[in-house]
Amino acid sequence: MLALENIDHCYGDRRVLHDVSLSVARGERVALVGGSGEGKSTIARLALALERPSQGAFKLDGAPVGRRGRALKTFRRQVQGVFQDGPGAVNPGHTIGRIIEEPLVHLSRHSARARRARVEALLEVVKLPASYAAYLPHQLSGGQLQRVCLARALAIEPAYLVCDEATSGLDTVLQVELTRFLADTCDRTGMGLLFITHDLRLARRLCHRLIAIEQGRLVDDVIAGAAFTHPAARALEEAVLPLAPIKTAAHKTHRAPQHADTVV
Ligand SMILES: Nc1ncnc2c1ncn2[C@@H]1O[C@H](COP(=O)(O)OP(=O)(O)OP(=O)(O)O)[C@@H](O)[C@H]1O
Repeated sequence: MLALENIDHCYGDRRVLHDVSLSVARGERVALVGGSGEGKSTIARLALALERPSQGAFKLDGAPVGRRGRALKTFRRQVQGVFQDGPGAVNPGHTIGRIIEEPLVHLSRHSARARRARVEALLEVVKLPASYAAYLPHQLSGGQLQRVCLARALAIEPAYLVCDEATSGLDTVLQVELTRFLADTCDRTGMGLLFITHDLRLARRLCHRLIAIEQGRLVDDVIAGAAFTHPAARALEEAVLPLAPIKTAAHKTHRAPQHADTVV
C-alpha cells in the first residue's frame, strides 16, 4: 500500500494541501481528479518522494519512506512516475534507448543484453518503432516523448505507478490503447496506479476508484460506477463540453449560406 496520511503541505506560508489521506493498494487503480491548481501535481510529487510533506506520514507497505541513500533507492525501485512534460523530463543529449534503459541500469541487475531486449519490448508496448532507440529526444514529437517516459517508468516493473496527466498529450486512440495497457499491467503484475487527470471519462474508464480534490482538500471518494456527491466534484462531472457548437450572437446574424444563396 502506498499511503499519504493526514498530509498538510505548505509552500512558504501558503498551505496548499489540507489533511490529505490517500492510499493505493497493490493492483488498485485510483484516479485523482480536479480542476487546475487544486493540488493534484503536489500530491504526485509527494507520492513519488520528490518532495516531503510539511506534516503527516508517507508510507510504503506500512513503513515510513526513507529520505535518502539505500532506503530511497528501495522506494524508487517500487514507485515510479510519469509527468505531462515529456521534453522536460528527459536528458536531451541521451538517446531514447539510453533514456528508457536508465532505471534498469541503476535499479535492476539486468545484463546489458537483457536491458536492450527490454528497451525493445517497451518501445513496442508504447507503439514506437524499435529504430527509435537510436534517436535523440528532439527528433520525437511531444506525444512520442510522453510515451518514452511511460516506457521508462514501466522498465523496472514498479509496484506502483503515479501518472500525472501522463496521457494528456496523446491522441484519443493512443490514450485508449495505453490506458488499456496500463489496466492490463495492473491486473497482470499487481501494479497499483495513481492516475491524475482532468479527464473524468478516462478516469472512469480506467480506474476502480475516483477521488476528487478541491482547494487542496479531498472532497469525494467513489467507486468508478458511482456518481460524485460533493458539489465541487459534481461540477467537474457537469462541465463536459456539449457536442453542439456554442451559439453566439454572431451565429444568429451571420447565417451560413444556403443552397439557394450560392451562385453557380
Ligand atoms: N513549487 C511551488 N511553489 C509555490 N507554490 C506552488 C508550487 N507548486 C505548486 N504550488 C501551488 O500549489 C497549488 C497547487 O498546485 P498543483 O500544481 O499541485 O495543482 P494542480 O491541481 O496539479 O494544477 P494543474 O492541473 O493546473 O497542473 C497552486 O496554487 C500552486 O500555485
